[in-house]
Amino acid sequence: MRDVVILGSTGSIGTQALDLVRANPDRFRVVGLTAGGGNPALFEQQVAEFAPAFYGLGEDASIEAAQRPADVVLNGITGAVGLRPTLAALDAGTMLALANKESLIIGGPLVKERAKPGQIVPVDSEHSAIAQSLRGGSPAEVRRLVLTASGGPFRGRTRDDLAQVTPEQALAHPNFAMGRVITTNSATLVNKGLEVIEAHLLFDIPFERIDVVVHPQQMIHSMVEFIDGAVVAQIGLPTMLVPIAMGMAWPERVPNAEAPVDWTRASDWRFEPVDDAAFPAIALAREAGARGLTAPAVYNAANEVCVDAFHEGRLPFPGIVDVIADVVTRHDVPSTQSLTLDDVLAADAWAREAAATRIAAIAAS
Ligand SMILES: NC(=O)C1=CN([C@@H]2O[C@H](COP(=O)(O)OP(=O)(O)OC[C@H]3O[C@@H](n4cnc5c(N)ncnc54)[C@H](OP(=O)(O)O)[C@@H]3O)[C@@H](O)[C@H]2O)C=CC1
Ligand SMILES: CC(=O)[C@@H](O)[C@H](O)COP(=O)(O)O
Ligand SMILES: [Mn+2]
Repeated sequence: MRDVVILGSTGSIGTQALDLVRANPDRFRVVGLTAGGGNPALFEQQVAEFAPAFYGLGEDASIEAAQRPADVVLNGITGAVGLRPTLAALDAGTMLALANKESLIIGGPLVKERAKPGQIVPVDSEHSAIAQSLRGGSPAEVRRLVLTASGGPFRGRTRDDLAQVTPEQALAHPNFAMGRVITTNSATLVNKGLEVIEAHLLFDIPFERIDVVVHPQQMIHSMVEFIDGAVVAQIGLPTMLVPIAMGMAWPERVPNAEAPVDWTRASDWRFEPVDDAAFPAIALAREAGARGLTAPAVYNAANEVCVDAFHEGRLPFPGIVDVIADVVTRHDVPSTQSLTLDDVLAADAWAREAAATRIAAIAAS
């Protein structure tokens, strides 16, 4: 039996985690639940159903929940606000099933130095796929990581086409039902940019050995190329049930977490290169990741502000990555070898302010 704390229980990741708990009452027990307060009726219902020892709303409640005795903390919060709960779980010595990629990306070395070997289990589907593909192997055998990308709802469009797209269109992800921020990030390919940084941090592979290939069907969740030329991929239906189940049960697999692929049905799987001219977000993330320290936090914070502005009709879709580029370019990475939480929070705050100023200037022009 695993005692599980679920942060962000009302979201896409959180509700699917609770579905897995419901389906596996002998395997998982919910001991903590937190959410942001945007859906109080659902949260109340979850608390009534799972009767966790601790529950609460907001960042402080999530930090406290992450410090409680448990076997695993699943961080399913969206955005940079997930950083302190991630650090709290790591400091408590609890296994961290990490969906909240932002906390690792913005915390970078700060998060890594707080984590014991194997303490972070990636839940992001691509990174779960890579972790599964690497099991039992030696890091020296790895030549490249290959992240798959859906290409988002605007795959195949030119930069000019993108000027008129609407928030409703951006939220029509081809395969996954996810929260608003990550779905928008999939449309801009910021999600894949963040995931390149996430892969670099999780697996200690240099950026030049992390590739991205567009695979619209998302049946291959990512791959590892080994030094002998062999490629190991993790394949499955495009849902989050296996990655979440693996996150909560690692290193075990949860029987029947998801239906297997039906190989009796004819299907075509396509692969194509990323169109970096129409979607510059990945190249920009590589630059921010290579600069390191506070640069990824700036990339992420500017993006969070831009996503809100796009959905509120204050910024056209291509403006999202334009503003991120402007803010990241103007950011001075501190001249320090190490990173503190204050450095990250200061960079995050600076980037939010800089992005808001730039968005207002664009709107006024
Ligand atoms: N959904 C998916 O399939 C995937 C998601 N991820 C990652 O997982 C994370 C969650 O994504 P997703 O589930 O889609 O997002 P959602 O927007 O669906 O859910 C976010 C959750 O975070 C909660 N939350 C927001 N702010 C706070 C806060 N200050 N304190 C505590 N809880 C808060 C929300 O609560 P409420 O709404 O009740 O206020 C909600 O429960 C993101 O980092 C995303 O990138 C990664 C891979 C796949
Ligand atoms: C399910 C998951 O992990 C998401 O990050 C998803 O992969 C988004 O896919 P794209 O960003 O490739 O559209
Ligand atoms: Mn992903």
